[in-house]
Amino acid sequence: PVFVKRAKTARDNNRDLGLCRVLLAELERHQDAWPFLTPVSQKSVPGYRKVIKKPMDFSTIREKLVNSQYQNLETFIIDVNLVYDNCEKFNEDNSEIGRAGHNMRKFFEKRWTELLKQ
Ligand SMILES: Cc1ncccc1N[C@@H]1CCC[C@@H]1S(C)(=O)=O
Repeated sequence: PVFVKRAKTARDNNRDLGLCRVLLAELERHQDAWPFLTPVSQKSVPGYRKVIKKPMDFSTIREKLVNSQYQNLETFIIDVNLVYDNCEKFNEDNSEIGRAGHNMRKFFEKRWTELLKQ
């Protein structure tokens, strides 16, 4: 009968660690990555520490990946998106850093959907 539940098929997560490595390498070498390569220097950026509760950057993500601190693809994607959300919160859209953040988010969305779809 139509109401019989179809068993949920879990996706194959065996390639996810490799995926995170590939994605992070592409983010790090993107020409608009420069604002996000290292932690925002909270000394030389007034107000950052107060406004941004969870700072994140590509070198910190790299460190966590190398130390097996990501449980799964989801927790990795959460940290990458944190970089972009922090950027949007602190920077004007119409600024060098603001635009770089939007470009990097667009690039990331495109690449992980491409890599997960194939
Ligand atoms: C991502 C961000 N968001 C708000 C303020 C500053 C920054 N980045 C700066 C711009 C270039 C590098 C420095 S940094 C990363 O050395 O602070």
